[in-house]
Amino acid sequence: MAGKGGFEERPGLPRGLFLQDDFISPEHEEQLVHTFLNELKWPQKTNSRLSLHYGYTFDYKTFGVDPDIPYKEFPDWLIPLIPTTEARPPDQVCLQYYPPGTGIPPHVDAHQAWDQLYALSIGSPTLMQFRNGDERVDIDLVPRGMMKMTGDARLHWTHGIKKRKTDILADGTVRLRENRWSITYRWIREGDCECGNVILCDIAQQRLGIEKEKRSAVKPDTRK
Ligand SMILES: O=C(O)CCC(=O)C(=O)O
Ligand SMILES: [Fe+2]
Repeated sequence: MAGKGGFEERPGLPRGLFLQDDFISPEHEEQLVHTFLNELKWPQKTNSRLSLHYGYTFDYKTFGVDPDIPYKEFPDWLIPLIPTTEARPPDQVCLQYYPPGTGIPPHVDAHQAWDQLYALSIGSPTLMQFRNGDERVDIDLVPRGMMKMTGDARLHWTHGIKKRKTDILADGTVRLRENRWSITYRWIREGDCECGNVILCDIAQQRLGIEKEKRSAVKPDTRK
């Protein structure tokens, strides 16, 4: 059943990154794709990543909760997909559609606003790159897999998906990207982040008096 543990921290991956294959069944995935294609009202933009928000709305200016948009109850299709492995349901859920060739720039989700993160992949597999200084780790995000980012993977590594139409796998295979959707789950952080990472942590940077615009070469979050 969805959400009942089963997370693995695999060797060679950033510490604190957990993956669970088959969080949902292929039949469930097919139903979801049908819902996404036929029942949801998406923003009208072509060839770019599209987002729909549930619970609190993500604010692309502050990268925290948008204070002007009222809380939206989770729709029926989303309820069975809510992870049950945390003490409470997530506060913010974002469904994103990635047409082939699109991605998401390397970023860390704002430390001040959010605690741990989960992301469920649906549709086409894609490579997500984690970076920490000069280190690069490519993770294959397989359909129906749930990823959980905590600790180092969440705070000290950026993650991003390159804008490209194909991925080259470790064995040299060239894999075509097709439609992909992801559901990102965020929990509001209680208290301040104490990780002290002056390159990636918005709290550490604020404490040093670094202005938002000048905070780092790798922007903590560059998703506008
Ligand atoms: O598409 C994904 O799997 C993750 C997206 C992501 O990093 C985010 O929404 O912050
Ligand atoms: Fe992210």
